[in-house]
Amino acid sequence: MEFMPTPYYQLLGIAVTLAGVGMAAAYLYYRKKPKGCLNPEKFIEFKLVKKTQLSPNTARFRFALPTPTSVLGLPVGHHVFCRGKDSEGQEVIRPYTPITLDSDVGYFDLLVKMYPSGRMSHHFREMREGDYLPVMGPKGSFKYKPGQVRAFGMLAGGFGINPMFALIRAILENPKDKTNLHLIYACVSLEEMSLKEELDSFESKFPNRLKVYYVLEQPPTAWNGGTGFITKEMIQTHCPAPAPDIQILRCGPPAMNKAMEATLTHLDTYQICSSSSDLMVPVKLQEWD
Ligand SMILES: Cc1cc2nc3c(=O)[nH]c(=O)nc-3n(C[C@H](O)[C@H](O)[C@H](O)COP(=O)(O)OP(=O)(O)OC[C@H]3O[C@@H](n4cnc5c(N)ncnc54)[C@H](O)[C@@H]3O)c2cc1C
Repeated sequence: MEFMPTPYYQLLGIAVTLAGVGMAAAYLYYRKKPKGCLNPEKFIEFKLVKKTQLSPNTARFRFALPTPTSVLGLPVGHHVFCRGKDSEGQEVIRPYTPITLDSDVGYFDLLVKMYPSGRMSHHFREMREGDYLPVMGPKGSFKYKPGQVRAFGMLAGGFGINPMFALIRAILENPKDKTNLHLIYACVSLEEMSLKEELDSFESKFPNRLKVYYVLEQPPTAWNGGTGFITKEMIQTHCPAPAPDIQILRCGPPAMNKAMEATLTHLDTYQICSSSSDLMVPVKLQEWD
């Protein structure tokens, strides 16, 4: 059989086809996985487009991303560093956890509690729509894969609800994710309890997947939730029973985190994986006492 050399135009045709297939694959890949807008080494400025006061010391800040189809690119449960100036004009940097997900395109939201003498609180209090906030991230080491556990028990205090809320949304809005969620959410007062409406609405939409137990230090007269701080009994009643495929997450202000660690250590039924810089800490449940 005689060898027939491939004509030049045939080779060119093959090369053009292969290049086209490659470009189409790259386009589909990047369209499927849009690039985030954050840089873990560098502050990037985002414009404040809406500030909604939710209570005298809490506000929701919406920042625009560069284009209406941009995504922030923050893994669920991670946080960012925000830079501002305190009342003396000194630079201050603090971590915050967006409550939006990458399914929210074109913007991201921070829910911020502003303390009367807080340094970064001063910056947020003074921010007006149209101002820019320097943000750096993603930061954090919390890892979540759908189906990683059968159920999460979640202990949230104050602003600690923010990463929990993002995780709850990520799970319930993913039809392929069947994880069950048991949240105990503690605050000083009802007025300070952010995201309650959103959580109530998720609970009625997913009654078999999400259970929320609210705890208030200063409850109103008619109150059917818990009172005081989160206790061992509340955890035992409202969190899933210990099993290898159950994980407890805790997240809150330093005082609550310390108290939870003491309670859980005292119970001697938990393995605590602590990390000082991370807000969301997985606590592995072994068995009830
Ligand atoms: C990983 C991580 C994520 C966070 N995400 C959020 C978030 O999404 N939203 C949010 O609002 N905060 C969040 N925080 C807390 C936030 O980073 C700041 O600590 C908080 O905003 C106070 O900063 P500040 O500079 O205003 O107060 P500072 O100047 O540091 O403190 C001044 C005073 O404010 C009061 N104060 C400060 N922090 C607390 C507190 N936690 N509890 C009680 N009193 C306090 C105290 O009186 C304190 O003496 C997060 C913290 C971490 C570690």
